[in-house]
Amino acid sequence: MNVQNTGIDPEEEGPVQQRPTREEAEAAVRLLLRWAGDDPTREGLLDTPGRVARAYEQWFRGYSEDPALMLQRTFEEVEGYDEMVVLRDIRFESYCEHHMAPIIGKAHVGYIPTDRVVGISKLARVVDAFSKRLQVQEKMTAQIATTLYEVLRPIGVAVVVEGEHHCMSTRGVHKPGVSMVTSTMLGIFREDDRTRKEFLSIIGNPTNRLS
Ligand SMILES: Nc1nc2c(ncn2[C@@H]2O[C@H](COP(=O)(O)OP(=O)(O)OP(=O)(O)O)[C@@H](O)[C@H]2O)c(=O)[nH]1
Ligand SMILES: [Zn+2]
Repeated sequence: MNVQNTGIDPEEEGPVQQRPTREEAEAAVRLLLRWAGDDPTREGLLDTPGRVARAYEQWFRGYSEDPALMLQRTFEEVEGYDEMVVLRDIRFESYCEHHMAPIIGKAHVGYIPTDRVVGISKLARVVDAFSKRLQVQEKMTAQIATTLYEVLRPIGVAVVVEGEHHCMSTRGVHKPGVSMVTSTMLGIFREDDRTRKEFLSIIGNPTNRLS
């Protein structure tokens, strides 16, 4: 078991300064309820600002999480295993930073370890920590890959993300069923065609995978 220094600054994209109070957040929800055309003082909406504030704590909990820290514990006793490790179909729920609408989909993460492996749940935790923020999919994909690459220092990292953007399916252009596919390949996955193809064949055809 190993604990290493990440070299990544956890403050790089940390929580904003001067976070408003809970009361201020609830007042903002009441304002939006009025903007939507409803009456925040009617009985059914009285507790809604508090519920929304609590929901925000879940939807945006990634701002208080440090993905690099999640990867600190690694295991060396793997009998020299140095092949690809892939975690596929990791469901995520994120939120588009343009409209604050959900982005729902699956992430597939692969890496080739050097002398240590990480617990597989940690790969899913890293996906969650970056997805529970306001995001653009390209940035989220790159953040997951770069963090794994910089902290684990493996031979390579591959990340493919497929997401349905509710800002596209429930408003605006109204195109349900469209998935956006993004990928970041680092190290040997970027340099070597065969390695990249092996990963892509393990995760299967992305276009059929959203459900
Ligand atoms: N590249 C990228 N675009 C995104 C993502 N999420 C949402 N978008 C797009 O961001 C764009 C924002 O465009 P704007 O023209 O500023 O906003 P808008 O008037 O609401 O655009 P429409 O969605 O076309 O109605 C839209 O085209 C969205 O589809 C993402 O993760 N990556
Ligand atoms: Zn959007």
